[in-house]
Amino acid sequence: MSVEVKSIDEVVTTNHLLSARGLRAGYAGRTTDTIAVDDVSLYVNEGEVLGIAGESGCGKSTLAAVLSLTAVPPLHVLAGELDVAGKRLSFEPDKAPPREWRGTVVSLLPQGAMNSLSPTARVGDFAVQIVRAHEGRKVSASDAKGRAAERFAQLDLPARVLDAYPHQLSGGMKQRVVTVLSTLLNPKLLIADEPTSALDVSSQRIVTDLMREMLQKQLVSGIIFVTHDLPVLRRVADRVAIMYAGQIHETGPTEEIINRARHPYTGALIGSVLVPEPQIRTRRISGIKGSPPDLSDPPAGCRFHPRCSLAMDVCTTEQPPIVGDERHYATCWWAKDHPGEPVEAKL
Ligand SMILES: Nc1ncnc2c1ncn2[C@@H]1O[C@H](COP(=O)(O)OP(=O)(O)OP(=O)(O)O)[C@@H](O)[C@H]1O
Repeated sequence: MSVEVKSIDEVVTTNHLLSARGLRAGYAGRTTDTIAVDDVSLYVNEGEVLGIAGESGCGKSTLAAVLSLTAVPPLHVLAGELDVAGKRLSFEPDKAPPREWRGTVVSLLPQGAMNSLSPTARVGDFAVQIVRAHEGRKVSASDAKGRAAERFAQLDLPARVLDAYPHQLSGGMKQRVVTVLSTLLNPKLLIADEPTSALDVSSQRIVTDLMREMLQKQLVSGIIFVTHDLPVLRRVADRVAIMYAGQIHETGPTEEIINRARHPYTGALIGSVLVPEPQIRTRRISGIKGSPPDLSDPPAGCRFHPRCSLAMDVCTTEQPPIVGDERHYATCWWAKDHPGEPVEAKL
């Protein structure tokens, strides 16, 4: 028996806070281009955190740059459409996306942001830079600092931090500061790229709690949280998209993805990193053989097939179908032939 195969239009509709369809972006090389985001579609609902997970080099940061409209050469966005907060954008080669969306419609909290704070500027000065970069010098420094103080108060951060230099703050506090400052222009969607990867476990928890609080207080309407750390995603994300070799292979509610994965890559990823958790300690560690492909020359068919223990002949030549529904879907030949069956038992 096989399940009904869906088209991407059926599983990523436009009635969400964000719908991204057919995103394609690559790094221009001397001889070949590296297409690091290849036909990616996803959605984020109002009030939720969407986690994006995958191994290093699978295109997560590139996708974050595309979605936040911050791609700069050699990265080029070649195609795709974004519907976000009622606005539509079609990407075209050589056409820059609207600058005025940056920080207001979508805001990026880049990887390593807390370490890029200038050591000679106070936190309040960063707030002034952020507001003036968008609204110009007509905004007085005290007005900009006032806005930051108000935002800090809303999230219970001490106002005195605005007068501090970065070196006077702990790593956890620096990350909270850059997180809060990334919402200063009232963006609808915050895209946070590895916001907890340099932090100890207790600081990670403070930052993930802060993100949930920003949503609950409606300071942002949705968050995309990019990480390779699945235990962190399990705590913060409502839904998860699993990325491999520039493509999304499975999307679904977090607990369902962890307990009833449908794509062999998801199953292997979860098996290799989540085993120490008591709830699923009984699972065997599967690990994932081999390494992700070179994105300048990816394998035909399903890109995971060279590493997949369930691969069939069709996987080596044909693009996998989308199976499932808008809530939980995977692109996989095995999933098509095994409707409703979690992949874990087969790995
Ligand atoms: N400036 C660049 N020029 C050329 N290729 C790049 C550049 N930056 C990234 N890439 C390539 O694009 C692909 C995706 O990289 P990306 O940084 O988006 O992955 P990632 O999943 O975020 O990895 P990590 O978790 O290590 O940050 C990789 O193959 C990488 O080598």
